[in-house]
Amino acid sequence: AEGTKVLVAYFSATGNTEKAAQQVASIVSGDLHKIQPEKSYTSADLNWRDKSSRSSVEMDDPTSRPAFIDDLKNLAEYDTVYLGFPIWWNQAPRLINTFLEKYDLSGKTVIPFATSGSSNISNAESELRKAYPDVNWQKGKLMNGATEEDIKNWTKK
Ligand SMILES: Cc1cc2nc3c(=O)[nH]c(=O)nc-3n(C[C@H](O)[C@H](O)[C@H](O)COP(=O)(O)O)c2cc1C
Repeated sequence: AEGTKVLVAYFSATGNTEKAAQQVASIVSGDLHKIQPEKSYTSADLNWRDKSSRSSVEMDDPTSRPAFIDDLKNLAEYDTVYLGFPIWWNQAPRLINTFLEKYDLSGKTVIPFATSGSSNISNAESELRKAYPDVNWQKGKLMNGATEEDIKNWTKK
């Protein structure tokens, strides 16, 4: 039926957000969807110390929209979407913008979650709210070290 299922969509370059997404999906009985770039990120691409690395160049350009594999099916069936990503330069990776501009999540409940080295999710969250105001954004969560108990408490609200 229309809008009865929960989707857990995530991007993860090095596996941390993927683990968190798997935990969330199992707790909320959601369908997991991996957001995959057309060209996966190599460790050289992810080197934030290198100003000319792919991730640096993308994050330095707010209009960058790296291509992704457009294979999400049946979006209409989902009313609630958990959206996971790593924090890059205190923001969501540009690939998340590509995703949000390809799939219309207007009116759906979207709950962001992230993993990071230490940054919190608030800047990434507020940037997404500003850029996509028609989405029904709910408070997000940084999942660094989150236990099953933490996630259960968070997803209840
Ligand atoms: C290009 C790049 C930029 C990053 N920027 C930040 C940052 O601003 N703050 C932070 O705490 N961690 C930062 N990190 C660390 C990642 O957020 C962290 O390792 C995350 O858990 C990676 O998730 P993943 O394994 O799902 O890709 C950055 C990592 C990369 C590769």
